[in-house]
Amino acid sequence: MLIAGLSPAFRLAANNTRIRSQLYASRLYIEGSAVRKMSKSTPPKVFITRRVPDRGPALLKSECTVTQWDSDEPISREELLSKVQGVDGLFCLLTEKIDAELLDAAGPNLKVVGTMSVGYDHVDLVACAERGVKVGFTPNVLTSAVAELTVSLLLATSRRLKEGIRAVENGSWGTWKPMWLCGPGLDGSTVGIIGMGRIGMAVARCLQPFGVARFVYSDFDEQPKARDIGAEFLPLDEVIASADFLLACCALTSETKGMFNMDLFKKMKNTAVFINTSRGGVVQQDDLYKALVSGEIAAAGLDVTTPEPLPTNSPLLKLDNCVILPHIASATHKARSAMSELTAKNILAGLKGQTIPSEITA
Ligand SMILES: O=C(O)C(=O)CO
Repeated sequence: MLIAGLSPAFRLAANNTRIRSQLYASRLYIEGSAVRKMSKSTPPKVFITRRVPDRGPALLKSECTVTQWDSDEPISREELLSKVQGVDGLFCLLTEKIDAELLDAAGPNLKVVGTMSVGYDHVDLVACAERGVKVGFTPNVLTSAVAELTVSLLLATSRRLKEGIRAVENGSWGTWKPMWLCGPGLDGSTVGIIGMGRIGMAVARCLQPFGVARFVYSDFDEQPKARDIGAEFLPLDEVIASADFLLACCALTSETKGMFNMDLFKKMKNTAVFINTSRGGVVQQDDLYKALVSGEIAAAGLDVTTPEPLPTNSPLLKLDNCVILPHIASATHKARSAMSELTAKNILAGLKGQTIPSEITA
């Protein structure tokens, strides 16, 4: 448990008439209060659902009373429902479901939820809007980290690193063999991207120097920025059929849920490699398994699965042509620290009734 009180900076700010009126407007300042009363007013309460990089909690502690789930493991739902009671702000992760039940357990003081993630499929935005609760998320600050990991996974999968490392470790390496552990290279290839948002674009830019011949993509609309790299906006089926590497970079929504199914895998080239760094829910995992075993596609690399963690008896883990990582795409020190800080800034702005730096609405 970590508790922090009202900061000296916050008290100093209350001496300034302009700031005082902002505080007043934002309900951080008790009605009719003067500077004298300010120090007696209760700072907003924020609950943080996990141990996170220090920048976010430190910022929050300078202005709020912070309570934190002091563990690297997730808080149980039951405990969460109890801890959120009466909070003004909630700092959560993608592992917590923010739904009507939780919002009601928090109660009417709750003004803002900040999720330390770019994905927000775990947050019921409509339920938040209905209760006047603002929602902040963390786009941009993790884009390069996720793009980097997507490229790593693509290379690890296509160049068969899992099999290679195993062979070295278990003694089956033998000698140099001309046909052993060959895989497709990026040079001259067609890369298909499903979801050409911030991350899709960043991945394409990272892949450019590898000599990719063609970038093709599918999205709701043409993305003007994609023209900078000459990426072609095509119907989904054309992207799927032409890609040597097919990358899922889309958000999980009702439209994308389970879209990577057998029907889609059958339309891919038998030599194609499928990579998913978005959400496990966009893939029908049983279909992916069958597609990998039957040779509908050549290989798959996943940073996200359903469920997470993937049970160790999952048949996917037995396959040589499937590389699975434990949802680490944004796991650079820089990205995680920036995510923590941005989450805190979103929460502070929401508490003060200011514009939330990265707000997501229904
Ligand atoms: O931010 C997200 O949505 C992730 O999946 C982890 O960084």
